[in-house]
Amino acid sequence: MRPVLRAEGLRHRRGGFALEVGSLEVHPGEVLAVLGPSGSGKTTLLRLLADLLPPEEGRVEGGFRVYLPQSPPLLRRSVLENAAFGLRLHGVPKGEAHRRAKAMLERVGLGPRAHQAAHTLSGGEAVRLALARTLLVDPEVLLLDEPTASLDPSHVARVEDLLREAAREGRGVVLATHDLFQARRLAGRVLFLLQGQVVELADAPSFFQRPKDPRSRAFLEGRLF
Ligand SMILES: Nc1ncnc2c1ncn2[C@@H]1O[C@H](COP(=O)(O)OP(=O)(O)OP(=O)(O)O)[C@@H](O)[C@H]1O
Repeated sequence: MRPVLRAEGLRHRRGGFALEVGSLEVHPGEVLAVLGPSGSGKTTLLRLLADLLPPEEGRVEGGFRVYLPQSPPLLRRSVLENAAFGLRLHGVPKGEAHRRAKAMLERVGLGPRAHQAAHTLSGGEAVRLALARTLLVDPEVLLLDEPTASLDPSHVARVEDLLREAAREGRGVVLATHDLFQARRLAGRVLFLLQGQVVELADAPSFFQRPKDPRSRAFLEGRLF
């Protein structure tokens, strides 16, 4: 199956930090969890994969990619206008954009909030709005930076359902997360980063049950910071 994203020989340096990723492919319908302690380079990798940072060496190829930062910026407008914003940027006429945005808001459970000011949404609702806005522009790859950090379990579950659905639609999902339970629930594969280096890129069950590298084991047991 043709990958939706391929990276080869990536290298990026910033100050004293260097990230190196040899070879990485993401396939349609796959959820790849990017794990690693704080400062290991997860955000840097996602931004490189989204073409938001230039690699010093190597290249990234793939379909239409959208990066969602941990706190996605929302316009000080209604929920509906925020949802429709990406479509409007792509030149979709207002009536059509609002019709499609309304349907997507229903899908993410925000239909009743369409005319509320976006900045009054709860954290979990704001993440679902950002996902709605993203899904409306139909990306082949979603690059998500800790989308459920600081959400309560019911909001986490709703966001995870949306991510599963996005993968079922054939999108590639790359998910940076500190939540190992979430990675177990969602991911088919895991990329484990430490100080900018890939320690393991493995099927999720193998990584969680039989990590090959002692550093992976230490990380999973909470002995690595
Ligand atoms: N703008 C910047 N200038 C210099 N160094 C930076 C910059 N942004 C990040 N770094 C450094 O790059 C390294 C990797 O940061 P990155 O944000 O990618 O890690 P992370 O794994 O996403 O961390 P966290 O889990 O805390 O979000 C860190 O050492 C960080 O201090």
